[in-house]
Amino acid sequence: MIEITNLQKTFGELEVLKNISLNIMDHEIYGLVGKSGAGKSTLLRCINGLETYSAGKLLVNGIEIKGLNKKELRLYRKNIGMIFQDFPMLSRKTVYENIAYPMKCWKYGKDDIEKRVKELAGIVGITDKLEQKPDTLSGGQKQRAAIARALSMNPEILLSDEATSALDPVTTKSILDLLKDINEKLGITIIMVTHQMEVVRSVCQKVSLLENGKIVESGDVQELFLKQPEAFRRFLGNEEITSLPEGVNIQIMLRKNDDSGKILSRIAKELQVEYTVCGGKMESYRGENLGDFIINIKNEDAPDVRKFLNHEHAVWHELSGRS
Ligand SMILES: Nc1ncnc2c1ncn2[C@@H]1O[C@H](COP(=O)(O)OP(=O)(O)OP(=O)(O)O)[C@@H](O)[C@H]1O
Repeated sequence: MIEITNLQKTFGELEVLKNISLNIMDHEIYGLVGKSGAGKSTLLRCINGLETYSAGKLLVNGIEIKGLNKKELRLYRKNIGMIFQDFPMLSRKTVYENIAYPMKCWKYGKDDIEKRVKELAGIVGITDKLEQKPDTLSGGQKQRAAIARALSMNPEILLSDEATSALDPVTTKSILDLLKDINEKLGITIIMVTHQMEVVRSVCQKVSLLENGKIVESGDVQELFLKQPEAFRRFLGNEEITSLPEGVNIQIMLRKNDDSGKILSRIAKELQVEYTVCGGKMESYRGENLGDFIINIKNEDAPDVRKFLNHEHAVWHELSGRS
């Protein structure tokens, strides 16, 4: 478990992390999202022991990272794999040698290395690429090789810093599926730094949203989608719904496994209210479909509709349109 309490980090005068507190449970996939410069990578580097922090606590499996000496830190970092946006590889070495590199540094035997490299190549699906040089691989294949290398020391934690940002949508999906698979099969805790909401939707169970070095929202991804707190809406760009029609505009969230899908027809039938659907979408959250509809109603119908939605325990938000 990773327990972060009131973590602070400064670079000179610049406060980059301001009282960050969050817990990441074992085997979880946890997203850290936010705009460029929010402090996501710095937080990841603190977790990895690559940066020290100015104040606060950062405990991994009960051990304070700041208190580790050089040797302990090296051992600690052995337990953490890391992947990046630009999948850095040793270009003169083969894919096999790249994956084997951390094990070689830790003086593993040749046979053990060979067994592990082949096993990892099988897991990430690049068995036929082992003798090639990284430059001859596609971006997705390079990231697969980088994931294999990051897993070579059998880490409990995998840190991913924008690992899919440089990939096209289809390759992104295949890498995200792979990470989800690794999390499920190997039980590895994964922390995903990203600015792409799609990454969070597809794989993360929990997420923290950082703005300007502070956590402004944290929680279960599906719950945050339903509640859409203001900072989350801002990040999703939902506050930018422009030119909504006159009258009252209501966003009704559609949850899984309930009757929320019938709510529109019930508004028409039971309240005899006419509405226009002026927006809506369905999206997959770790394979579960969640969505919303935006309806426009007349001002005079609004009190009845609000009352009805509350009575039905619907999750809804009134949208203020901007024209
Ligand atoms: N080594 C450093 N020295 C000084 N300032 C730094 C250093 N590393 C990061 N910063 C500053 O800290 C702030 C947060 O940077 P960080 O890279 O953590 O943000 P981020 O959310 O990961 O951004 P991005 O999505 O663009 O990678 C930025 O203002 C950045 O300029």
